Amino acid sequence: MNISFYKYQGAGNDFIVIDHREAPLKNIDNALVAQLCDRRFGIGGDGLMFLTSHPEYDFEMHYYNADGNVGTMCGNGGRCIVAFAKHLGIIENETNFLAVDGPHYAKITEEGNWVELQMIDVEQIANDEDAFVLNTGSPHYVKEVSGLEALDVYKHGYEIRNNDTYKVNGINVNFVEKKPNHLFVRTFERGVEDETYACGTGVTAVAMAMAKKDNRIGHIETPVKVLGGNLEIKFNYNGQVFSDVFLCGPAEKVFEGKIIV
Ligand SMILES: N[C@H](CCC[C@H](N)C(=O)O)C(=O)O
Repeated sequence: MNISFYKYQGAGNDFIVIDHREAPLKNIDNALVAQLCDRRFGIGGDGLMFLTSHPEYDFEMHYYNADGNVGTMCGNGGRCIVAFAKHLGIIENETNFLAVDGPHYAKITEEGNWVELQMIDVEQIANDEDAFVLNTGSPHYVKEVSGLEALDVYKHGYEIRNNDTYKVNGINVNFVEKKPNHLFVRTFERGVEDETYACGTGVTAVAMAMAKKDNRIGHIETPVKVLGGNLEIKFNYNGQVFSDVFLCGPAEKVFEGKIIV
């Protein structure tokens, strides 16, 4: 059986995307997802998403990490599946869709290449020594460092993700360095178990943690550079709650093909 797949990337976070409205894949098991995401034995991707229909929303997003496990929210994946829904003709430039962490509003600008995705409100930020821990749809650890270009993100990210506190449930580990006009962020992703080129829920968590650390209040826009490009995070912060949170960045179809199963 031939099943159409698409590859999308958002700031270098790359995903296999499948239109599953007619459920072409009968048995979705973790081993198959992991094999499709494998960069040598499969298509390759940081994750895989199925788009299905939903009675109350434009569509539903189902996200799997590259290791084959069902993931929590993926921000860049969310931006990519919005571009995919437009490609399929399900939506035009605005949408309300459902993901694992609830409903999301998104809008597409600049000829379809830039997607602004609303993320969940966040209220709680915990501390782990000098790092911050928060959930922006996925769990994140945020640590400010210097010399981030040269940091061994795999080594340090792996150690934190697998320490006694986080080993069982896992966590995504973000390192951030403040630059004059932006934040530079590198992320070790749970479920990929490696550094990725971008992590949308991660940069959202970083922007919030830095706003809290610097006691900033009001409407805050944070440009972020990641290994795969540029993202921007916008939110309102009243000192307690981060609301009207938007993750903004590119989302691009790069490839399409057939899976033979
Ligand atoms: N790359 C994703 C995060 C995927 C979440 C996953 N790594 C997990 O925690 O299950 C993003 O853009 O937000």
